[in-house]
Formats: sequence, C-alpha cells, structure tokens
Amino acid sequence: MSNKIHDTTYLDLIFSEEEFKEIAKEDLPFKITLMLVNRPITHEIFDPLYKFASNIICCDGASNRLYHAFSDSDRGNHLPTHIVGDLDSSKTEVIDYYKEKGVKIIKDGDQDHTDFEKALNLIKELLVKNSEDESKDDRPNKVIVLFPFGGRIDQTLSSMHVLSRYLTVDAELKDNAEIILLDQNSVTQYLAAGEHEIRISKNLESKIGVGLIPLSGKCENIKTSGLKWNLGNSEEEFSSLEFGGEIISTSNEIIEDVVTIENSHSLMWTTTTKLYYEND
Ligand SMILES: Nc1ncnc2c1ncn2[C@@H]1O[C@H](COP(=O)(O)OP(=O)(O)OP(=O)(O)O)[C@@H](O)[C@H]1O
Ligand SMILES: Cc1ncc(C[n+]2csc(CCO)c2C)c(N)n1
Repeated sequence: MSNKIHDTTYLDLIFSEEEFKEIAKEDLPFKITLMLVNRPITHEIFDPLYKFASNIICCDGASNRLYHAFSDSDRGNHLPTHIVGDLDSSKTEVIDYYKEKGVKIIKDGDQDHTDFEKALNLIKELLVKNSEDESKDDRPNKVIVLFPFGGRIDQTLSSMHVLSRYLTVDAELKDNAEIILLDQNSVTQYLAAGEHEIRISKNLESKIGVGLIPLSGKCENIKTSGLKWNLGNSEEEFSSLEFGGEIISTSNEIIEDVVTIENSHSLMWTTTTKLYYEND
C-alpha cells in the first residue's frame, strides 16, 4: 500500500505568468522527461514544456509530428533526445535529419509490445541508471506523456493498460518517477492502492470535470475527501467503484485545496484543463 502525495502544482511553474519563465531547467527542483506519442502536437502545451525538459522521447511516428511542428529554421531548436520503436511509422528523411543532429535512434522490431511500452522501458532505464550514477542528478523525476488521448481507442486503451501494469506488476518506474498523461484537455494519473493526497495546479487544471475511474478491476473500497461527491460517506465508511459495475465517478468537482483518496485497488485520477473550458 502506498502513501503518496500527487502534486501537479509544479505545472504552475511551467504554465505560468511571465515571472516564472526566467527559471532555467537546471534550476527546477525536479527533472522533466517528455514522452511524445504519435498524435498531433499542440504548441500551447508542448512549447513551454520543451524549454524545461531534460529528456524528450519520441515513440516512433511522434518523430514526424515533431519534425513538422516546427519550421525549417526552428526545428533544430526543438530536437528530441531519443526516438524509439519499430520505426515503421517514422519517415526516412525525418530519421536521417535527427540522426545527423545527434539524436539517439533506438530501433526495436518486437511486434508483441507497443512503441509506447518500448519508450517507457527506455525511460525506466534512463531514470534508474541515473539514480545509480555517482554524479547523479538526484532531483525527483516528472515524466509527462504528451497527447495520449483522442485518437485510436485501441492505442489509447493500450497506453492505459501499460501504465496500469507499471503501477501494479512492475513498480520500478513508479518508484523513480511520477508519471502524468497530459494533453490540452486533461491531466491524468494512476493512483496505486493506498492513501493519496492530491494537489492540483492552479494555472492549468480546472476544479470541475474530475474523474476517478478504476481500470484494473473493481476498486472494492474507496473513501475520499475534498470532492463535491465524495465516496464513502458518514453512513458507509467505504464505497466501491467498478468499470461496468454500479458506479464510477465522473463529472465530479474539487471543493477543497487538498483532495484525499484512500483506495484498496488502483484507479485513474483525471482532471480537466482550463484550456478545455476556454476552447470548448
Ligand atoms: N491514433 C492514435 N491514438 C492514440 N495513440 C496513438 C495513436 N497512434 C499512435 N499512438 C501511440 O503512439 C505510439 C507510436 O505510434 P506509431 O504510429 O509510431 O506506431 P504504431 O506502429 O501505430 O504503433 P505500435 O507499433 O506501438 O502499435 C503508439 O505505441 C501509441 O502509443
Ligand atoms: C495478442 C496480440 N494482439 C496483437 C498483437 C500485435 N501487436 C501488438 S503490439 C504491436 C506493435 C509493435 O510495434 C503489434 C503489431 C500481438 N503481438 N499480440
């Protein structure tokens, strides 16, 4: 059982008013790794994050997205650090361009695992290796998976499945990093079984459009505080949530500065961004 603080207030430093933008990425109290999947890149999300990222990993065809997201003159200022996958989606000219610029290209033809999983394994290697290094950068690691939603449902559910496994079966990455899934619409993370304290970013996340959704079987016992519709009320100490069962929690709202969640089984926690409500 884990007892953890999930603090996305660090996003306020990045999606902030001008005063924070002077900070160098080396001066951040944490290290950012970006993982791009093969979906359209939104500049209002990507550009501020890029400035602060130490590793930028493209899952295969995400390399084409990054290449075409910037003009010829600006492309060299937005290089990834790694491209990983079976490389059946990356264009040859794109790979050649990035190779020439010194980007690490890691080809893995395995057809039983997605490029998403291959990229997560690479991140695990990079972060775990770093944590064993003498001259290590020992700041906490924030991994941000960019633009994972809104495309193919098989790919999206596969990404959720892989992440869920990383929290339950293979905890090595979880122990070395905090992973969020981010696009212009939502901020999503997994909560392993345990007790959690959640603090959201004021600049990016909205207090409405909140969800608690179990994706790894039934969450037998759950109790929350700080939400408009809490689970486990005064009469019954715990509630249960089950995808396809009686209830899951969607369109919930945050009403206190800190949300607490006590859950017997892992869950997905998701908030909606302010950008979503501004653009909808
Ligand atoms: N339409 C999509 N919707 C959501 N995620 C996607 C979509 N297409 C690709 N991805 C994500 O980006 C990663 C890289 O995708 P890419 O298109 O390069 O390879 P792929 O051959 O389609 O995927 P894979 O080989 O992983 O099955 C995928 O592993 C997946 O996580
Ligand atoms: C049961 C099962 N279903 C689908 C695939 C196919 N598959 C899964 S991941 C992937 C992409 C590799 O980049 C491919 C082709 C499989 N191997 N096993």
